[in-house]
Amino acid sequence: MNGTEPAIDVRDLRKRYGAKQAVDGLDLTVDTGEIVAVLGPNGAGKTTTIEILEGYRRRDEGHVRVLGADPQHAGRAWRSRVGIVLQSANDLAEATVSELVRHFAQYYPAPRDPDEVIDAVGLREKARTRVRQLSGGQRRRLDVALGIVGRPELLFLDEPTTGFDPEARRAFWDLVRGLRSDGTTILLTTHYLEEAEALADRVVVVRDGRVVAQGAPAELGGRAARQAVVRWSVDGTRHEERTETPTAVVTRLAAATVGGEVAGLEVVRPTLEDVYLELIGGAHDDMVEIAG
Ligand SMILES: Nc1ncnc2c1ncn2[C@@H]1O[C@H](COP(=O)(O)OP(=O)(O)OP(=O)(O)O)[C@@H](O)[C@H]1O
Repeated sequence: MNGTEPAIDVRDLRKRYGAKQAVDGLDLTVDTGEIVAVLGPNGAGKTTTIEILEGYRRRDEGHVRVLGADPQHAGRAWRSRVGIVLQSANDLAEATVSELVRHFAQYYPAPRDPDEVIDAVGLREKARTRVRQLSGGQRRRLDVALGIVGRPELLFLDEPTTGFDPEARRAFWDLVRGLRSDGTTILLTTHYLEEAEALADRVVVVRDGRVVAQGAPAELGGRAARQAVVRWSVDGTRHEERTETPTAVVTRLAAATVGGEVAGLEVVRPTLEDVYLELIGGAHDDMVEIAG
């Protein structure tokens, strides 16, 4: 692998389950050291895509390179460079947290210190607790510990903070930022817009198995989607204007208002969530039809 090759390079990926085209011409590039968040409604094809990139699912068509190899044919050495957060180690429920993290560390050539990893995910108090006695959120933190103990170059996180309380989520974000400063490349899926905003260098929105938009969290959707809305009242009637120059609009309004105080004045910028919902608009048509 040469230094300029992206960590992940996907072109025209396709995967069908029976009649369902789950992934339908998806393109994705993730550069080394980048954190990319994949967003999309339920059933958009996010997990299918990640499983193909992890080498756990075969694709029907498309070009896929992950750390310079095709995951479908990559061997043990490749696998040791990739961190995967599995959905929960049920069959190992009798082991303690500490035993399990130590056990997984053995599989890697240059693992992180298991105790440091347990600390980093906030499970120090639970190190001697059996896995089956952990809460759902604690189990998920253990999954994260097992994903990072091998010191992966590339980490896949599929909805990593589902079930976390707000404090645990903040602590997890700090952990991910620490991994980034160690140079780890991270691809994560999430349904939490604020998580994408807090962590991602780039957000990729997937709908119906393909990418419908991508960009830095503050730039997603382009200028039009990012326009501010100025709202005000005149004699009890609300008015609004979409604009890229809200200061100029407010100045104009103030100049035209007796006393200079504009009634009911608001300047609102769309949040990432507003832009996202606009981008996936209509993705839930099926649900609406069933409900109606
Ligand atoms: N093993 C499977 N067999 C048949 N259909 C599947 C299978 N796995 C996923 N699908 C279907 O493929 C589509 C994409 O599913 P996928 O799990 O990739 O979506 P997702 O974006 O990860 O959704 P979520 O946000 O709910 O996790 C869905 O319509 C799903 O029902």
